[in-house]
Amino acid sequence: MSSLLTVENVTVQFGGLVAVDKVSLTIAEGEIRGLIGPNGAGKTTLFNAISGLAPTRSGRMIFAGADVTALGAPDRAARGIRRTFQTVQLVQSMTVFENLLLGLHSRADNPLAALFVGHAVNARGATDPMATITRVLDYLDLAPRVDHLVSTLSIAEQRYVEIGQALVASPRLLMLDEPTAGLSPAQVARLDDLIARLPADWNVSIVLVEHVIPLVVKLCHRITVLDRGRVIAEGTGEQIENDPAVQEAYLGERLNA
Ligand SMILES: Nc1ncnc2c1ncn2[C@@H]1O[C@H](COP(=O)(O)OP(=O)(O)OP(=O)(O)O)[C@@H](O)[C@H]1O
Repeated sequence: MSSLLTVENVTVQFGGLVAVDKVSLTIAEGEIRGLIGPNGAGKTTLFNAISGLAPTRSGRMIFAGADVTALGAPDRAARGIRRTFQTVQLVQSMTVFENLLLGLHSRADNPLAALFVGHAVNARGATDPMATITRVLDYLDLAPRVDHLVSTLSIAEQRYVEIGQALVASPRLLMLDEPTAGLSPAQVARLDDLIARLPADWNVSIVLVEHVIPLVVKLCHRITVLDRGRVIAEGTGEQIENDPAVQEAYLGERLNA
C-alpha cells in the first residue's frame, strides 16, 4: 500500500504544555488506523494538527505527495482531509440535506458559500454533487430523513449525517473522533460495520480515535498509541495489547482516575 499521509516530527504546544511531541506516523492508502491513548494523551490535538485546526510548532505533513504543512483547514479539506468531531458539529436548525450540502464546501463555517454548488469542493473532482449526495443518503440509510431537521434526529443518526457530510466531498482521508460516544451497543455494532466498509466503498483511508479498545483492535489494520503527546507504540491490535509500555500507560490512567 502506498502512503497517503506522512506526519514527520510534528509538535503542537499550548503555552508551556507540549500536547503533541515530535509525533511521526504514516497512513497508507485504504488503511484503517487506530489512534488510542489515555485521557489527555494528545489524540484530538493530533487530529486538529492534521486537519489544520491546530498550529504546529515544528515538523511537517505530506498529504497525497504534497507538503500541506503551511495550509489552513479549508485548503486541507479541499485536498481531501475530512473529519468528524467528538461532539457532533452539525447545524441543528438545518435539514439533513442542507447539512450534506455544507459538506460539499471546504468552508463548512460559511453556509451561504456552500449553496453555490458550482463552486463545490470535491477532492476527486466529481462533477455531479447532487448524484454524490444521493449516493451518500442511500449508503447511510438517511434518504427517509433527508428533509428532517437535524435537531429532530437521534445522536446515532446525527453521527451518520456527520460522516455523510464528510463523504459528499469524496475525501481521501476521513478522521473519526470518538464516533461511538453516546451510542448504545447495538448502534456501536452498526457503526462498526459501516467503518469497516468505508475504505473499499469510498476509496478512503480512516483514522479512528476511540476509547472502546476492543472496537479499535477489531477494526484497525494498525494502531498508534499516544501517551503525554508521544507515540509510545505502533502495531497490530495483538502487538499493542501485549506491549508493556501500553499496559503501563493505561494502568497509570486507571490509578489516576
Ligand atoms: N486549546 C487548548 N489549550 C490549552 N491546552 C489544550 C488545548 N487543547 C488541548 N489541550 C491540552 O493538551 C493535552 C492533550 O489534549 P487532547 O484533547 O489532545 O487529548 P486527548 O488524547 O484527545 O484526550 P481525551 O481522550 O480526553 O479526549 C491535554 O493536556 C489538554 O488539556
